[in-house]
Amino acid sequence: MLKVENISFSYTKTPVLKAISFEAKEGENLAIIGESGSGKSTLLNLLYGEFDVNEGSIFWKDTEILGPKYNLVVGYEFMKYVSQEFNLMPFITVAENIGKHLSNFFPEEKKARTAELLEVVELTEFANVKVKTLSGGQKQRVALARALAKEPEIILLDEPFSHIDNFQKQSLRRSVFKYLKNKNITCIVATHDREDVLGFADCMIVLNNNSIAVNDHPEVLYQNPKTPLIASFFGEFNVIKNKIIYAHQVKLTEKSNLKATVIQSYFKGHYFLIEANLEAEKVFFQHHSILEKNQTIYLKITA
Ligand SMILES: Nc1ncnc2c1ncn2[C@@H]1O[C@H](COP(=O)(O)OP(=O)(O)OP(=O)(O)O)[C@@H](O)[C@H]1O
Repeated sequence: MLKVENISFSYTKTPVLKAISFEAKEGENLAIIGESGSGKSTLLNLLYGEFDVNEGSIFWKDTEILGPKYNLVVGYEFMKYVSQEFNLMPFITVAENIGKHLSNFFPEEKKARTAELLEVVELTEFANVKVKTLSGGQKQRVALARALAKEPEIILLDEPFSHIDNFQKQSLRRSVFKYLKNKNITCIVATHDREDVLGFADCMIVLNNNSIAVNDHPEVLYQNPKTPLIASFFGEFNVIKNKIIYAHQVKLTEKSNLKATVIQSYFKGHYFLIEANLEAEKVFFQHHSILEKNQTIYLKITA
């Protein structure tokens, strides 16, 4: 189990993280979300032992994760970190990068393991291509595979699919997270993307104001978002009569006490997002067709 107890950290005088505590069980997928600058990457760096905490402690099982003050070499065998900088070796091939830390004593096993990982990150046809010629997204996938090569007990992922195009993202995400679950590898993933969380994360931490605002199952947070920050992670929402209401929970109706005027319709694929004025407040809702500008409408809340 990963046990983070009451850690605090600052780069300068201003604290970045204050009194952070949480746990992650073996094989669990824990997502860390929060606005840009909220400290997600800093937290991952602390978990990895890249920096020394000012206060508190971090344990993986019985090993305390210590920073550079106590360790000549940063990092631990059982933990891998895929940061935003991939730190790959540009002049050797994709397969060589992945196999770099695998033993040469067992060439057949090394070959099979490399092939397995190439499949997980959907890069099989790039096995013999030099890394320097790859795109950003392809490099990100090599970095993921390399981190998995020696099968860590815990992996830290910072925006793991940020460079990957939408076309590949969905299947790659399923492939990587399924692999981690099957191997019972604990995964801590920092992300902006709700698609990295929904359907994959067992728990979700929201960082805000240097602290953990909430730590719960994504379903629980989705069903009952306590703050606009949490709701905004899941999608378009409104605050109507002091309640957070998602855009899909607002519907058109014949007559109601929620009288609004249409401002704009945005094509969103299988629906239109309608922007309207409701008692001088903006309201957003989903509708199957475009609505005429300035049209008077009545709304109901279906939540
Ligand atoms: N090396 C550093 N030295 C000083 N301050 C830093 C350093 N790295 C980050 N910070 C500051 O710490 C805060 C948290 O940064 P961090 O990168 O952890 O946030 P984040 O949530 O990962 O952001 P993003 O989502 O944009 O990647 C920010 O205010 C940032 O300016």
